[in-house]
Amino acid sequence: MIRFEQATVTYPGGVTALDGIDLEIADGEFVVIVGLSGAGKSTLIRTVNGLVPPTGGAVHVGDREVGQLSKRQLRSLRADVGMIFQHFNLVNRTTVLNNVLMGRLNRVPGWRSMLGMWGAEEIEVAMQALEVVEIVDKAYVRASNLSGGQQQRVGIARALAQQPTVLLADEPVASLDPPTSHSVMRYLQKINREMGITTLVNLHFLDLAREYADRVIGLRGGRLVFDGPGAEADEKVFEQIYGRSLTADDVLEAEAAL
Ligand SMILES: Nc1ncnc2c1ncn2[C@@H]1O[C@H](COP(=O)(O)OP(=O)(O)OP(=O)(O)O)[C@@H](O)[C@H]1O
Repeated sequence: MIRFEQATVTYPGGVTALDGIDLEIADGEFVVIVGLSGAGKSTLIRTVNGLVPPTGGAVHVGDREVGQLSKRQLRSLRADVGMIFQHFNLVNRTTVLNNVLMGRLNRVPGWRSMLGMWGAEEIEVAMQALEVVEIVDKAYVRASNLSGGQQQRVGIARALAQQPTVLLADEPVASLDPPTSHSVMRYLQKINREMGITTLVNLHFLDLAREYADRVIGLRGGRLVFDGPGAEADEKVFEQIYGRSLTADDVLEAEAAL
């Protein structure tokens, strides 16, 4: 379980990105976090793997309190929490398989991975992760030769190769076209349902949030302003979360039609 208790993040410049968040996320939930740019979505998910420590209150992941961990415990937490990025963050000049193996870095001794001495077991885990996102046939292709959607699937496979208990996805479809966005969301949903991995996804588009989320969390100015089932997150709810009327930019299908 992930638990926020009055979690607050004030950055060194003085901006309060999270302001007293109380939230519990049960194991296996699929949660979509929505809010305008600057609402605190990235900050919220980054507190879960300790990339951003809370400056007030606490964030617990299982029995670990994120802000209180030693370096070694933080490494172990990050091994259990996979992350997927908007711009994929792949190493373009190497193969898909090598990129996915990077998900194993936290699980094998440093010297072996530095020498590229991956064992058969690691390669098997990486190949299985590629199978989940149906891209095994690209294992020996350079990452730079893939389309955006394929690169994001490799990003998902790299996170899966960690064998995480939690997946964080920060605007995973913001750089993709609508059909590819749906495909990536379906992979995330399938992974959540079939593997039981707790999944937190930051999204901007209301139609995607409504379609895929079991639960929607709305943030505004660092505060939690909505928490309910995806099906209940209608336009009215979004207008409350955003504090303004919706525009075509807020709906993937409307954007696609422009
Ligand atoms: N490293 C940082 N240092 C200082 N301020 C930051 C830092 N990161 C984020 N902020 C500020 O904190 C607030 C919340 O940012 P955050 O990135 O969490 O929001 P967001 O909802 O994810 O928006 P976006 O989608 O634009 O990233 C913003 O005002 C932002 O400018």
